[in-house]
Amino acid sequence: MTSGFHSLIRRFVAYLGTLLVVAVSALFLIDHFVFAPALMREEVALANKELLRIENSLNQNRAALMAHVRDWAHWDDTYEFIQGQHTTYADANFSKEMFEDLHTQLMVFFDAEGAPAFVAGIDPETNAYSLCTRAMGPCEWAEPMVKSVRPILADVPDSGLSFNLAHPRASLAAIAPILRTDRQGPRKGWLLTIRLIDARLTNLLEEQTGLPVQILAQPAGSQSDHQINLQRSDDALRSSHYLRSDTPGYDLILNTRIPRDRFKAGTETFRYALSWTAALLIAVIGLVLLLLFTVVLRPLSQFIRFTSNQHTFESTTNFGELSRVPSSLLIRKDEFGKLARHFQRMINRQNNQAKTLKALSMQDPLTTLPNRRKYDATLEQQLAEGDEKELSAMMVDIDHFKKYNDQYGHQAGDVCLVKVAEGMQKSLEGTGFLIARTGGEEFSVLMPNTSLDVATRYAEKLRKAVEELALIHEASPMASVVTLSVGVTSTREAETRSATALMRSADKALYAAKANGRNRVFCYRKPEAVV
Ligand SMILES: Nc1nc2c(ncn2[C@@H]2O[C@H](COP(=O)(O)OP(=O)(O)OP(=O)(O)O)[C@@H](O)[C@H]2O)c(=O)[nH]1
Repeated sequence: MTSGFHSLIRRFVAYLGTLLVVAVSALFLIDHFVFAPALMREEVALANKELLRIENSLNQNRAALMAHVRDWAHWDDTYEFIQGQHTTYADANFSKEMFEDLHTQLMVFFDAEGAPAFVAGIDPETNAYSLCTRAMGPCEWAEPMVKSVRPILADVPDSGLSFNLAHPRASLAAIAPILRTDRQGPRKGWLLTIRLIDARLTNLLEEQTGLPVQILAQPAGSQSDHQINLQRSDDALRSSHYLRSDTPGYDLILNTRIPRDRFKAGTETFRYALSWTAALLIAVIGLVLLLLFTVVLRPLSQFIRFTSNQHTFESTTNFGELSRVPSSLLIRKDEFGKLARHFQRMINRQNNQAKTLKALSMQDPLTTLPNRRKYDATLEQQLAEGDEKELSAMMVDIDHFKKYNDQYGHQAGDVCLVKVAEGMQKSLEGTGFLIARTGGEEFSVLMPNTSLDVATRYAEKLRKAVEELALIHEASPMASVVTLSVGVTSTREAETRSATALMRSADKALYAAKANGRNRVFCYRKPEAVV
């Protein structure tokens, strides 16, 4: 038997199992090292794009503020107002509603020296509208913003300048020099407008971009490298991004939250494909093993079982006659079928040879009569068949055969033996008795289902038949022809119902025939009654 790893099925299971593990591991590695990182890179790119989109939207709002400031600063009325010539300008143009409508918090008119000449706006803390000639008194809340802008006034180009402010509040600022409508100078001052980056503006940005927006001012340096900063959770990507601010020491940070739907859908699709691939692989490998088992291994083990049984059969029977290959193998149309048929042809040939050998081993080559081996086997078989049946046997010996050999030579002796055998066969023809040559010039006859009386009559017939052959035996001291002495007995007369006892009794009878002058039949009866 094949065992352990040498078994084909175990080897195939091991190989295919390894293949499965390698394939599934490869898929997982691809997922982990190729697919997921690619999706994450795509996510980072998306986060960058979205942040940029929000920033662009903010910039557009700042550009709108800039356009508004430019309109006001390049207006002849403003030009006159900053020079103190337009006395109704303030009353005509400023009101709390105007600031609310324009979404602006503060407007500051600087004179030609850069000093705040007029301040108007809504205090973000108190929501109180104030209008002053300086950033003092009720307009003191505007002072930090005014202070942070003053140093850059001289650098503002005619087209104006807009920027982000991070202190004291996150806001958009736009500043333009005050010129005539035809853009002719000289500059008579600057107009600054501030719009807070408050809930209203972030709501607007959210509407414009479709993403949640949060813009915070914080002391510079808290976000070290001003790079995009990402934080992943299961369903969202929190991204933050530094926004340029013109307030020294402060930064503006833009935060948003991007849903990870695409990433999740991508991973789920890939994992779904992965699970199906793994399941398919397992199914294919299972099918391969099943096919392998049914198509190859099962007939193979059937063959192995058959051949190992042959070995047992061969060793327990004479001459190695083999049984037929199972018909389930013989009828196959594949290679196993071919092999089985070749095998069967070899078995047939061997069985024929075995039969011939067996026959030869049971036959006397000179007379072609069955030999002692055959006689003994048949006797044992007959005895084993039933206790009831009477079985008789005779032992036949050619009288003075040594003298025949001496007289006519050994070859003539052989011819004589053949003729005697033929004569005996002829005389017992049709009886079904077994006539065997059981010694040199000794024969035995087995007579199943025959009583001693009947057997004795056949013995006499046989003796007479050989005598009547008239085979000249000049050296015989008691006849001119070849004669026989015969001892007969039966199982009823033998000591026990056994081959040894039966033949011993027959031998005794033969001895008696010889002792009483030869050329006669004697039978053995119990108890020692020799007649
Ligand atoms: N030609 C020939 N002779 C054989 C063969 N087998 C045995 N013999 C001879 O048969 C003779 C048997 O001799 P014995 O046992 O003395 O018996 P016998 O001469 O027949 O004397 P009795 O049996 O007492 O009458 C021997 O000479 C053997 O050599 C054989 O196959 N061929």
